[in-house]
Amino acid sequence: MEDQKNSTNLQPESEMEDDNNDFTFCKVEKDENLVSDIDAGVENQSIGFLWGNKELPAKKQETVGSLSFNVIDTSSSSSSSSSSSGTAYKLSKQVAASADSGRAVKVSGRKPASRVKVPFEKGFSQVDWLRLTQTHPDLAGLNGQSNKRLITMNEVKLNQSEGSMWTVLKGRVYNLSPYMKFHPGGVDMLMKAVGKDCTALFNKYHAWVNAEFLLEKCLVGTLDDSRSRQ
Ligand code: HEM
Repeated sequence: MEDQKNSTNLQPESEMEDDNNDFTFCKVEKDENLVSDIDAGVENQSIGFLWGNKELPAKKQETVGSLSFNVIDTSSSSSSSSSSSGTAYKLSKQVAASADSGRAVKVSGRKPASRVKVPFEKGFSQVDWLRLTQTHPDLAGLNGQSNKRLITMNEVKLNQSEGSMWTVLKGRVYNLSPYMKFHPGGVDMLMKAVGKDCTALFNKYHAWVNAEFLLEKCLVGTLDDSRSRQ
């Protein structure tokens, strides 16, 4: 802390008032990882939280260490900080992003849907799943029935047991049972879809996922929404 103050005093006052010098300097040192961290949701945290983070990768602290002092010393709110490198690192991230986009750093209050990928068990990767879809004769559990038939919501609700866990996604009925252990979001998450229409949940977490392709062989039928509305 004393060191920080000393380094502040070494600067002429005219320079300390000019934030732009430091922004230019930060831009030169910009690290791609820093910006992607912000994109991943760090910007949504309060600045106080950022300053409290002490478990930062040693490598990154070193990279931005000296230039960050300039950022702190010219910031009006820096006096409350006692962590030099941690604070410096986080501030540098914000300044780098700000310099990059040419606008002020915005701390938004929107919370992203939590996205926790569950490590897959051996033999349950997405590649393993694709292989299974090409080799298994009846993943949907049709037993010779057509997958073109109309299915009511009531029937979907009845299929919630092992081997036959149905869901509705975008108007189609799928048997999720064989996909359970392959789901990158985990079994618990996918269980929330069983016996109901999971379209909203699906879109909340990953609207970009191509389920039509992934679950093609699990298709049981089409939702008969005319009858389920009665
Ligand atoms: C119904 C069919 C579903 C399929 C085919 C499916 C497929 C996938 C795939 C391929 C991923 C990896 C996405 C990526 O790497 O970007 C994933 C991740 C995930 N899924 Fe699903 N999912 C389904 C339903 C759901 C539902 C209903 C939920 C929530 C209740 C859910 C929650 C998640 C979460 C939390 C992750 C991990 C984080 C992420 O990558 O977004 N999924 N899912």
